[in-house]
Amino acid sequence: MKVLRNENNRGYSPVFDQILDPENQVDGDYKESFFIGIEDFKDDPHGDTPFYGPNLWPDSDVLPGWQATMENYHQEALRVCKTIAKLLALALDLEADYFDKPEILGNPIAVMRLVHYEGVSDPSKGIFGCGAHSDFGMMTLLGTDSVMGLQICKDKEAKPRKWEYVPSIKGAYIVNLGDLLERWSNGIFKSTLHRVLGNGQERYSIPFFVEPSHDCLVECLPTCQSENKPPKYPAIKCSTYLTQRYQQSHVDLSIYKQI
Ligand SMILES: O=C(O)CCC(=O)C(=O)O
Ligand SMILES: [Fe+2]
Repeated sequence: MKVLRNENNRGYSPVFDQILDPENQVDGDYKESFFIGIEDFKDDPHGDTPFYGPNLWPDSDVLPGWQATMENYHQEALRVCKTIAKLLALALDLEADYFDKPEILGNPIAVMRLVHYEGVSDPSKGIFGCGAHSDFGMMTLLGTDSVMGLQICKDKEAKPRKWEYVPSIKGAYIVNLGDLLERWSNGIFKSTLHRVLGNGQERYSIPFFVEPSHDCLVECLPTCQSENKPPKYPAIKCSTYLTQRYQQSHVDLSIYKQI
């Protein structure tokens, strides 16, 4: 298939391509999706930016105008996320534009994913639309349709976990905080643990994942540590962290070459 997901994580990702909670899932996620990211190469002198690269587009006679619509949505979603980042900065006692630096959201990794679910989930059998996880990066701007499916667990340490449905509100987005933000903020912001259950109806969602630049060193922010509260997490380069998380949760691309 011309647009099958490639090594830059662009294009079509089939059902079971990802498994987000292998401990509790028997199969992969019952979802198919399409990844669209940033193409810009201007800050890539060494080619060491695996999350930038050309997008894969279906032929324009198959879906006329689709590429322009998606590019426009990507641009606008990023603008919204940069505004939310200002609120996050203020909440952490940082200057409002703290995250606008070139190494952070000046050159972000921003991956938009168009997701389609079908089928009926059954947690007792380990079948999920999308297994329990928290998103990897800084924040996710999540657009959903009106079909219920998304659940969050407010207390990540609780055993057993208590899951609550998130109602979809027409015209509103859901914002999930990610694991890189939890690390940066030394746990002041907790990433949102969530999963998706299928109820037999088709369901569509558009998560827009925002991460800093490839080279950004994500280390405890100055305002989030003190003598009594030392950094809980070691510093890590954004691209190293994301690459690990993508590889751990996706099947190896070589399996598609054997088909
Ligand atoms: O479909 C949803 O509502 C959530 C999707 C999601 O959590 C993800 O793709 O990371
Ligand atoms: Fe997610």
